[in-house]
Formats: sequence, structure tokens, C-alpha cells
Amino acid sequence: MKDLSINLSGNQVIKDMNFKIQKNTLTTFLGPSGSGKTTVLRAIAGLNQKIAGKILLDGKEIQNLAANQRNIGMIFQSYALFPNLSVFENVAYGLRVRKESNAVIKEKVGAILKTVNLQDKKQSYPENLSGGQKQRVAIARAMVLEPKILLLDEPLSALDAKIRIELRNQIREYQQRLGITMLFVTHDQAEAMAISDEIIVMDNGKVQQQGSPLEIYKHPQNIFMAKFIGNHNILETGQLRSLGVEVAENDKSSFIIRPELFQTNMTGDSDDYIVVSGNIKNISILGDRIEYRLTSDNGLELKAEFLNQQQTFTVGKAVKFYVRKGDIEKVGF
Ligand SMILES: Nc1ncnc2c1ncn2[C@@H]1O[C@H](COP(=O)(O)OP(=O)(O)OP(=O)(O)O)[C@@H](O)[C@H]1O
Repeated sequence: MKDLSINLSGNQVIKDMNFKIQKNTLTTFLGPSGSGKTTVLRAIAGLNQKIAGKILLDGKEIQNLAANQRNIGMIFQSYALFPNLSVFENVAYGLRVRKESNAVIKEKVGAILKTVNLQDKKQSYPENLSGGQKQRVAIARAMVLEPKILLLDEPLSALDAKIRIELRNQIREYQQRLGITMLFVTHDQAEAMAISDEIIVMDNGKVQQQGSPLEIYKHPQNIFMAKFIGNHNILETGQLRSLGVEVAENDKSSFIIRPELFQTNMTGDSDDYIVVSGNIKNISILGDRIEYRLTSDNGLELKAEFLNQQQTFTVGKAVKFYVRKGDIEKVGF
């Protein structure tokens, strides 16, 4: 994608975006509502009227091709199945349009229904399927055409939490097993982290950062990223100095301490740690973890998270928490 800009009704919704995705990987667009994720996906699929910039697929420019000449598949949140066609015929539809023979259709549809574990539903109609099954039909219908890239726009958001997790893992498994290039849109961080090779974080029509889930979590490039991904404590220079960390007084950076990096004991050389003494102000049980909000003796409000099997504290208790100096991440603006 080179210098992509898109105006919708006079609004510049996408602003000079540049990014690359690798073949046979799963890349996710992650960003707040309105950041432009769907607009970029539609541009790749050829569903936007007018764009500026270049879209290259396998080194060839495709931005001027009609949608049906791009060999790109797209899956939406609403499954968009044909209600009057069986599961088999829904999946076979695109192959029939391509005038494939009945023998080829039978073989390809059979194989893909096996992949998505719906062989025994091939005669069923969409109204008799669960939401997760309908979405698997939609995925099979797109995959059977062997698109060069499969675009998935919030495909799981209509499903309940448990099915959503199951299906996201299945999508990742199909992608890896069949070696498909997928571009997935979500605003759910956990979903993006769980299934992606790479995440492209968007805000306000621009790429904020692209990298592996671990890279973007551990090394946010700017303050937006630090705030957007995961839970965080953000300290300014003076606040960090008040905890005894040597930082130049005129350093304008911000410093991030992820709450889960606090420890209740030092496990190495004490010179490598900062010590935060304070009192527990508030406790939130997060399920597998507990979040403590504490007020430090020098007046900072900080969050610390621990697995809940570890030692637990009560509100008002005086505590000492430790964090490795090397775990404090410095970020620019
Ligand atoms: N047809 C349109 N005319 C004018 N502005 C539009 C149009 N469609 C979308 N927009 C604006 O473009 C911006 C990006 O929209 P887009 O749907 O791509 O965001 P998104 O990141 O996919 O959001 P969501 O997660 O809510 O689906 C939004 O500010 C939206 O209001």
C-alpha cells in the first residue's frame, strides 16, 4: 500500500497511509471506532469509488481493477449468506459463477466444508445454523475461491464471547494450515494479539505502529500506542525522578510502567530496581489477576497487577512494590 489517501464526502478519512503485509500471514488492523479500518479494507477489495495512491498485490498495481478482477475475498460481520441456498450451494456459488464443472465443485466444496467442520450440515439452510456455523459457511465460501488475500471485517463481532474465541482460533488454524494471506479488522485488542503475525494499529486515518503483537505491546512507539494497548502507568520525568530513577530533568519523554511488571519481591540486584512504597487504595478482581491501585508515599497514583494466586493485600495496607528499571519503557509523543 503506497501513499493511500481516501476522501469520503469531503472528509480526508485516510491520510497518506503506507504499509506492507507479507504473504501467508495474518495481519490485523486494530484501532478505535472511526479510525478508518473498514475504509482501507474496502479500498483493497475495490469497493471504494475513488482513492489516491497505489495498491500492489504480488507486485502488480490493482487500484484501477474492478472488484471482481482482483481475486480478493471479503467476509463481513453480517454473514451475507443466501437464505434460499443450502450450505453446499452457498459455498459452491462463486465456483458456479466461474463455470467450474460439477466434479470440481463437488470436490472443492467437500474439502473446504471438511476444513470448517461442516460436512454434516451441507444440506442445511442458513436459518437452521447457529451464528458461529453461519460465519464458518461464509469463511468457507470465501476460501473455496482461493483468493490471493482474504479480508475479514470484524467477522466475529456478532457472536457471543465463547464462540468468538473458538472461531478466532479456528480462523487462525485455517490460515496457517492452508497458507492463506489474511487481513483482519477488529477493535478488540485481545483478539488481535491472540491471532496475528503482525498488527497495524490505526488512529485517525494513519498508521500509528506496525509490528508483532509482542513488539507493539512491549515497545509502543508513541504515547497513543502506550495508552491504547494494554493497561499502563504513565509517568513524566519529574515523577520518575521522585522514585529515584536518574533521568535528565529536561527530558520531555513519557515513561510507561505496565502494571503487571510490578513485583512483590526483588529477584535480583537491588540496584536494578525502583521501590514504590505506598498504601493500597482500591482493589479490582480481574478474574485470573488482581489489580491494586496504590497511592505512593510521594503522592503518585499507580496500578499494579498480580496473579490472584499470589499474596493478596487489603485496602489501606502499607506495601512495597518493586519494578526493574530496565522494564520502564521510554516513549516519545
Ligand atoms: N460514506 C461516508 N461519508 C463520509 N464519511 C464517512 C463515510 N463512511 C465513513 N466515513 C467516516 O470515515 C471514518 C472512518 O470510518 P471507518 O468505517 O473506516 O472506520 P472504522 O475504523 O472501520 O470504524 P468501526 O470500528 O466503527 O467500524 C469515520 O470517521 C467515518 O465517520
